[in-house]
Amino acid sequence: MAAPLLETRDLNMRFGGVHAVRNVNFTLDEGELRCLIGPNGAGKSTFFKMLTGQLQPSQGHVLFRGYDISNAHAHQIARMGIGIKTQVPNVFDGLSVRENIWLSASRIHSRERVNQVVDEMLERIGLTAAANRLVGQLAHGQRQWVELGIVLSTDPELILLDEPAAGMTHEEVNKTAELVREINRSKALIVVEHDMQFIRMIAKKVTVFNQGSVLVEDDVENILRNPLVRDIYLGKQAAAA
Ligand SMILES: Nc1ncnc2c1ncn2[C@@H]1O[C@H](COP(=O)(O)OP(=O)(O)OP(=O)(O)O)[C@@H](O)[C@H]1O
Repeated sequence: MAAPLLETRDLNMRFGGVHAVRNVNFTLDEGELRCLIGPNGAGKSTFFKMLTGQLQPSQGHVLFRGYDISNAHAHQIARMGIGIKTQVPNVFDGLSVRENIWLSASRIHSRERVNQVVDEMLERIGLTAAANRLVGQLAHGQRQWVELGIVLSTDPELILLDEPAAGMTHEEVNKTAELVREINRSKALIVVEHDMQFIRMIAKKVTVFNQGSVLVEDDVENILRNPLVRDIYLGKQAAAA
């Protein structure tokens, strides 16, 4: 059997008295798309931060392509091929869409190739017509796609998306789902999201976090039917909708 792309072994994170992530053993295969769901404070963002080197685990290990990256710095992990799109877009508002993508693409592509890569990326994220607009003037959804383009331009093998559909209109959510499915034709992704409509559009296998631990992992249809998941999470989602 092929080695997993990403693996965590007994991963733990403590913030003083708060045990935010508890003994998480998680495996992601090459090319897989996994969704992480769970109530607020379940530890999803903390888990992501340990995968990208923003936080070093209190205990346990993160392995990427078999290499132990538990204590690696964020820039080393990014260079190894893990990219993250955070909840708050990490974009330059005073630069155009093209300039934002160019800055990212030029880090790994040669001068001869970078303009072509940028044009292809603009097409891929659906922003060719908005290429010369300042990012600060774009709608919320478009800003999110710019950040996705920035992450994709560095050609990571694994892309982490933290609530990519948050605050989007129905139409923007549909387009983002389409984009995520397209990305998954060539890359592995882990997506944290509360929007269950969005999860339904993209998900195959889902991991449910609760109180820092993995509660259950299953295909999306089984997760939606799971009484425990409905009780701790989905019921509350429905009530809040
Ligand atoms: N830097 C920190 N210092 C102290 N406690 C923290 C810190 N970061 C997170 N926590 C705590 O760790 C727990 C897990 O938080 P985390 O943000 O990972 O949850 P989450 O599942 O991402 O929640 P949400 O869905 O609301 O984003 C919470 O109790 C949170 O208050």
